[in-house]
This record gives sequence, C-alpha cells and structure tokens, in this order.
Amino acid sequence: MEQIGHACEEWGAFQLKNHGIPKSVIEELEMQTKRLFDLPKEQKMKALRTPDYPTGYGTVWITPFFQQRMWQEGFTIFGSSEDDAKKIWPDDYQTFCDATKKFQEESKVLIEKLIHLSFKYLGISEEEEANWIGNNHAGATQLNSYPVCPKPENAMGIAPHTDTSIFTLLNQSQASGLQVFKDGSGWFNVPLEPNTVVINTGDVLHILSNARFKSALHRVTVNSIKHRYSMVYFYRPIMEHVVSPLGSDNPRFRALTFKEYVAIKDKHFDKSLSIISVKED
Ligand SMILES: O=C(O)CCC(=O)C(=O)O
Ligand SMILES: [Fe+2]
Repeated sequence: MEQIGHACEEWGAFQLKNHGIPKSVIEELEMQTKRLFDLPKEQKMKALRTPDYPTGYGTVWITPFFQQRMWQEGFTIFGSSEDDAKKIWPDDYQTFCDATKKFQEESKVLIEKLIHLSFKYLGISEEEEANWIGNNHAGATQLNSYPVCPKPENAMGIAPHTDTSIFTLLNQSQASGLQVFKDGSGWFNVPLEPNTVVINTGDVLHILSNARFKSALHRVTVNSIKHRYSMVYFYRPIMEHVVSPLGSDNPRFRALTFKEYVAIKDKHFDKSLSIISVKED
C-alpha cells in the first residue's frame, strides 16, 4: 500500500509484478491484437470509428489536438467487442471477443485491488470506495499498433497526454516505447519487462485525491526495428457519477459528473484540470 501510494504521488505510474493476471490471458490478447492489425487496411476499415460511433478501428482520440499525424492505429472497445469484431470477421469473431472479455475481467479485478489500497492510503473510507467499484465502474479497452517507422526521430507514436481514467493498466508488446514525464526531470522510458504490467493514474484519481496523486503525463515513441503493440484497459466511473475531491476540507476542484468532465476533455484536452480548478483566494 505504501509503495503504491508513494508511486502515485511521485510518478503517477508504476510497474507491477506478481499482479495475478494469468500469462495466458495477456498472451491470447496479444495474439488477437496482432491478428487484427495485420489484416489488410480495407478489412480493418469495415469497423471504422466515426464521431457518432465511438468504438472500433481508427486513430487515437487525441489526434485533433495535434498538427502532426501520429504513427499509430488503434481499436477501441467499450464493454463488449462483439459488434465491431463481427464487422471484421463475420464468421470468426469469437476468439477475438473471448480474448478481450477475459482481459477486461482480469484487469477489473486487479484495478479494484489497487483502488482499495490507494483509497486506504488516502484515508478514504470503504463506504466511499463502494461508490467507485463494481456496478459504478465502466471499462474501456484500447489496442494500439505502432508499425516499424523508417524515421522514428521525426515521428511520435502517441503525443503527450494524461488518461481520463481512475487507473489505466497497460501491456507493452514486442518493444518498449512508453515514456512517463516526471516534473523537474523530464521523460523516462518505461522498460519492457516480462510478466509485468504498467499502471498509471488518470485524471479522475487525480481529482478524487485532491491532486495528491499525479495524473501521469505520458507519450509513446516509435522505432525502426520492431512493430510495437500495446493493450490498454481504462477503469472509469459511469457517466452519471459525480467526481470531486473525496474527504477534503479544501477541495482544489469543483464537483462535476464524469460525463461533463469527458466533454471538457474532448474540447480543452490538457487544459481540462485547470478549467475545473477552484481558484484560491
Ligand atoms: O502504447 C502505449 O504504451 C500507451 C498507449 C496510451 O497511452 C493510450 O492508449 O492512452
Ligand atoms: Fe494513455
């Protein structure tokens, strides 16, 4: 608990071994992720994401905030992946759906343990904790592919951003590339370690902790040798849930629904947390 709390305060991110997610669950999703992105473009485009339809194949959601295209393709899942997987593999979608479902279930269990420990560290009651887990949570899964890049020094896999989640769980596959920013020190590579997941805190936990926990600023670099993949799970509250600093006499953020926060983030991106900050007298 202490180590997790300190990591969230200092970095907003940490690597976790002995995390309890079976190796087979991660390996199976890794295989399905490669199977998906190795398909011809026309086949992936059958599940193209649109502004009105937020799941499926497409570029990362932060794309509109940057002038340069990112060296990345992605696949977004809210809840079940079945509808989108059927568009791509009408007769053969089941193995993909099973892999995403198992990954979501295991990630949820692990993140709920982390919520328990981090809330305890912050002195938040178990009664309050119950409001953030189980049926009050919504999961989103993001699969990312970063093809080999001939000029990696000129490209960015995913530009710097913070996640909108409570916690994010991330697996790097084939190559490292994830970097986390530490105030006063700069960008740090997150090494590729076997049987290890990366956890980072997102904006929601930053708000709940009244800014005690960092929301890790992170980005992805690409390379000229290996095609990199990542599999990411975002643990988020349901849209109607009110987000505000928990148990603090001196809240640094105003209360708002998660839905409202998502809308602010879609419009104002990296200014979002300062927009909901309460001005000090
Ligand atoms: O590919 C990665 O390592 C990070 C992906 C990421 O930051 C995201 O999907 O939000
Ligand atoms: Fe991210």
